[in-house]
Amino acid sequence: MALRFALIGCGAIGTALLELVKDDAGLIAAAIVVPAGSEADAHTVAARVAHGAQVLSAVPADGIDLVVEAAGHTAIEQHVLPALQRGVPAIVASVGALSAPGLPEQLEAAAREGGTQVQLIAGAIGAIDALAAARVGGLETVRYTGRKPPRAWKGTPAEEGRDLDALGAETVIFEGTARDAACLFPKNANVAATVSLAGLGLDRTTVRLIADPAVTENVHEVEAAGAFGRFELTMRNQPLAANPKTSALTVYSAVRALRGRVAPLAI
Ligand SMILES: NC(=O)C1=CN([C@@H]2O[C@H](COP(=O)(O)OP(=O)(O)OC[C@H]3O[C@@H](n4cnc5c(N)ncnc54)[C@H](O)[C@@H]3O)[C@@H](O)[C@H]2O)C=CC1
Ligand SMILES: O=C([O-])CC(=O)C(=O)O
Repeated sequence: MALRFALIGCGAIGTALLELVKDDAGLIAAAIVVPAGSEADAHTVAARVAHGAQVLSAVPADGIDLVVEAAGHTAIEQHVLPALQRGVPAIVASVGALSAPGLPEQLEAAAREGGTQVQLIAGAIGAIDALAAARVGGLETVRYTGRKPPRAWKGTPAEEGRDLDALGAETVIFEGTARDAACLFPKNANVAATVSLAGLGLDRTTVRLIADPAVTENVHEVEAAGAFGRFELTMRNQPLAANPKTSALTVYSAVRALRGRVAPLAI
């Protein structure tokens, strides 16, 4: 039997995800959950790549096997927690939402209540498996640097006191903990939260965010050291045309997680 999923959010990630899985026999996009006022756009997407998907303002109470969140931090409390409580598992892209004090515990409690599980995807970053495994042996330091073109920082605190269009050289726009990065840059620092949750935690992971006019990609670097040894990772991700803040790899990561739910052999 095919897995019926509800997609929360139908922006850059959601639309690209639906396009990629539209011919997957094992997956049915049963519902698209969007905020009031966004229904018309979601209907247009559904007509193109998700025939039969209902466009709704909440996850339906019945007939959904999995929710896939690709909306933003507010969607976790609004849609993911209630779904988990009802026993519906969830795949979450907005990992930075877990920087809100108490939310990780609420997610765990909701999943326990529903006898189910919430999966945080790796999204735009790699080596989360290695980092989480390294944690078992003990980690000493984890540093994350996120570097994006200036236009990717529009609409964020990076604009305070500077004209992003006029930047002539790389500029550090944030230096601090992963928790503060994820709170201050909810659409740009989910990776900081993911790296920290897999590794040393939100308060002990050092983060730098950089606006760099010399790059066209979203560049993510992780340096980790501990009992396992050390690694340095650099990802040079292509941004999505529909949203320069978001890397295409985030979509592929969500699709991988979704397909992994039905594949007889998952890697
Ligand atoms: N884990 C990772 O590596 C990454 C995670 N993300 C997360 O994914 C989110 C979505 O990214 P994009 O698709 O590029 O953004 P987008 O802005 O293109 O689309 C987001 C869509 O979700 C809808 N939305 C917002 N709040 C909602 C809610 N409470 N319920 C239902 N729908 C809601 C919006 O109307 C919009 O259509 C980001 O906000 C971010 O939190 C983004 C990039 C990387
Ligand atoms: O997609 C990316 O490159 C990373 C991103 O926006 C985030 O960490 O929130």
